[in-house]
Amino acid sequence: MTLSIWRYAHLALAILSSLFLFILAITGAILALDAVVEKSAAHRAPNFDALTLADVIPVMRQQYTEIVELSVDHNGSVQIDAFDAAGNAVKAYVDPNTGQRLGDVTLKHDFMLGVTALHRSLFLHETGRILVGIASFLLFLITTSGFALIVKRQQGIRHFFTKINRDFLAQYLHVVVGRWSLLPILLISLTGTYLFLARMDVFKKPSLTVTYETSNADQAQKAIADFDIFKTTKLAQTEKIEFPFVEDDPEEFFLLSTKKGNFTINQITGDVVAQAKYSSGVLLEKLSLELHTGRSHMLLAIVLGIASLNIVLFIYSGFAITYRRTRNSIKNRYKAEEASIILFVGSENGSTLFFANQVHGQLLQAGKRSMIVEMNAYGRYPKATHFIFFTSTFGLGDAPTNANKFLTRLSSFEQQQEVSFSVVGFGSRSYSNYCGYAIDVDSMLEQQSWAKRFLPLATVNDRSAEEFVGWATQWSEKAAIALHTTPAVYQSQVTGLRKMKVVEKTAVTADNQTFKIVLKPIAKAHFSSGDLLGIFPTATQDERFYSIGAYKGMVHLLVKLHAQGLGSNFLYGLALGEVIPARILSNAHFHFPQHAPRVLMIANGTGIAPFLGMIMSNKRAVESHLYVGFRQHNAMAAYYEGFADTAIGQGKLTSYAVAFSREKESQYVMDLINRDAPFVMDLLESGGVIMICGSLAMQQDVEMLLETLLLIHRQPALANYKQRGQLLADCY
Ligand SMILES: Cc1cc2nc3c(=O)[nH]c(=O)nc-3n(C[C@H](O)[C@H](O)[C@H](O)COP(=O)(O)O)c2cc1C
Repeated sequence: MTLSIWRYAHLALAILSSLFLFILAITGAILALDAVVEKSAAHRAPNFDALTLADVIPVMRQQYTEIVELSVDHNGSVQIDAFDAAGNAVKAYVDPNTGQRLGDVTLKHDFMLGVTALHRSLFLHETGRILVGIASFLLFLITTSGFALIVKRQQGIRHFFTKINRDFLAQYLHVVVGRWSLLPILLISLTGTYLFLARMDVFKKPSLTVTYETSNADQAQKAIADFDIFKTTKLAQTEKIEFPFVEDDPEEFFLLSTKKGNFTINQITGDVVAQAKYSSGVLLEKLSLELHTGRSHMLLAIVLGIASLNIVLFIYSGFAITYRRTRNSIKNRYKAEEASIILFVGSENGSTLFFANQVHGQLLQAGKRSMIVEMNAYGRYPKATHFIFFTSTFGLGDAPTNANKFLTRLSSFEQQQEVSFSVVGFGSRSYSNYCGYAIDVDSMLEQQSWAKRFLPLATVNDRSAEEFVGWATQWSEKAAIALHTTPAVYQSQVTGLRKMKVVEKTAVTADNQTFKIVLKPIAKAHFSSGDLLGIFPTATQDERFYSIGAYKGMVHLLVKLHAQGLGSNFLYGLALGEVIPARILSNAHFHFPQHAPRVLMIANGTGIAPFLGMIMSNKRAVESHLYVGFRQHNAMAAYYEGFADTAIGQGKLTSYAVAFSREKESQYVMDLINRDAPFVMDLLESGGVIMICGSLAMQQDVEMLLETLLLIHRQPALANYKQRGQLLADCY
């Protein structure tokens, strides 16, 4: 709970101020760079720190007949405004030891003046100053909440600088850079806020002026080098000294401004006539300016410049983290009272939710009543047969934020019917409590009377899609519900997106709900029959996969139109010539075998799609047989018969057998295999490969039948052939 308060505060403040902070950070970095450049080009005398005004002013008086003003900037350069012996006006940097001119005073470039104005007031005058001030204060709050979040993440302030386990790059950078930039950014934000308040006159600056009694009696001119105030004032402490307009006139004074205050000095006696000491508020303002700009120390300017750039990095990485957390949203079609498979998710940064969403999409595509629920929303599910828990682990084996109430809720909500459960833990082996929370959840579930273990606890290290596929395969086989076992399906980085153009599409009819769609990749692409095509029916992450039949560089898909089907309706709704983004996922385990002497392809329904491509590409004329099962002898079935005849004529297919389950003589592919049992057994015996594509139920029936036939024919068990790669399946 506390974590989420800090997190939401951190995020809300960042959203509020990011645009301003971005401008301030970029301009701040440019100004810091300018400060560094200025410093390196400064005319600072080597003995600058040792010199006093008593050393410098007499030298200047010798060099220049009339001096208006001498000033010292924050870089230690001494600047004079005077007239020389020839009566020429001189405005230049001078050597404080000799009075020699060192260089002209250059005005700031317009660009830098613009950057400064943008940084101070966003070109919006008073309103801009207020906005900048508020943004500075928000930056202070963001830094503070960020500090709290790091402490929380590192399990205490003692571990603030200990190793950070890398979750993903944006988050890693956010935390690592955050730790090192914390102090400089705190400095920038505090001094920025103070400068704003000071300029708004929030702190009154009472002038502490003291006047001293001085004698008006005629006095002899004291040597300037002997003025006490000049002897005790270092050049480094001086900001400016205005010279008397008329020499020898006791009513004309030296006006000295130092870092501590202003002094009015009698030019005859050297007495301080009046002194205005800066109030602590003004001193603090000056200090804030020094610290905020880093103009007094090059190293500070460099640190502040880097910190400013880091703010830009924070804005980027912060939003990348937020995008990652929020891009996977939960969308449900069924309510808790209707759903039969409930996917519970415990996820801090959204990656676990991504896995759950991928499974959810496939279950819905398979017509299952699937529902995704955050673990903290656990309740009662009267129609549920399966619970699947996907949860990550945080802290020291703790629950992610959206699952931290789950264990309490589990004991409050008892299910009224038996429900099978399976837990998949997401974690990282770099933590000692690897998947600690998933282990807790798994053992607590086991103690529930209504809960029946479906699979042992599965764990996934560092979001490994390969490891996840291990669980998906087991669950899918046991539940007889198809889940993809291609790792790329579970890789959250959607890479390899390409444009595809619709070049052909057939229509569905009353007795045929299957349509064919052919897509042409706009740019050249390499793929084979059996690979998968991932399409994105909605603007969000929802991805749907179809088996590809590859022919002449085109993607051939056979799709059954489902009334509620997200993917099938999307594809059916496409017009000829329309271009869509899609990606091809290699599914190497289901490619046409390179070295098999004979191949038997078994399909039902749309499972025929990859085989059509394989047959058309069978240029080597490998002995190939195609057994298919359809419901009715409709136009589509007639089309395949025509296709098979042509392929047989071309030598690309050896034989074709078809079974119709809903015609007068009801038959399934299993009947075809049974009928040709000696041939099928011989095919396996002679090193041939059987490929199965279509429904998972058909795959299970075929495998059961093959097992029986192998037994009868006294051949090794099916597992042996599977191991040798002689039985390949891609069913759904
Ligand atoms: C601060 C922090 C603490 C973590 N603690 C653990 C832990 O104790 N055990 C573990 O197995 N994984 C731990 N992890 C790793 C996450 O559980 C893992 O990266 C997971 O995939 C994140 O899933 P999510 O994006 O759905 O939250 C931790 C990660 C972070 C960032």
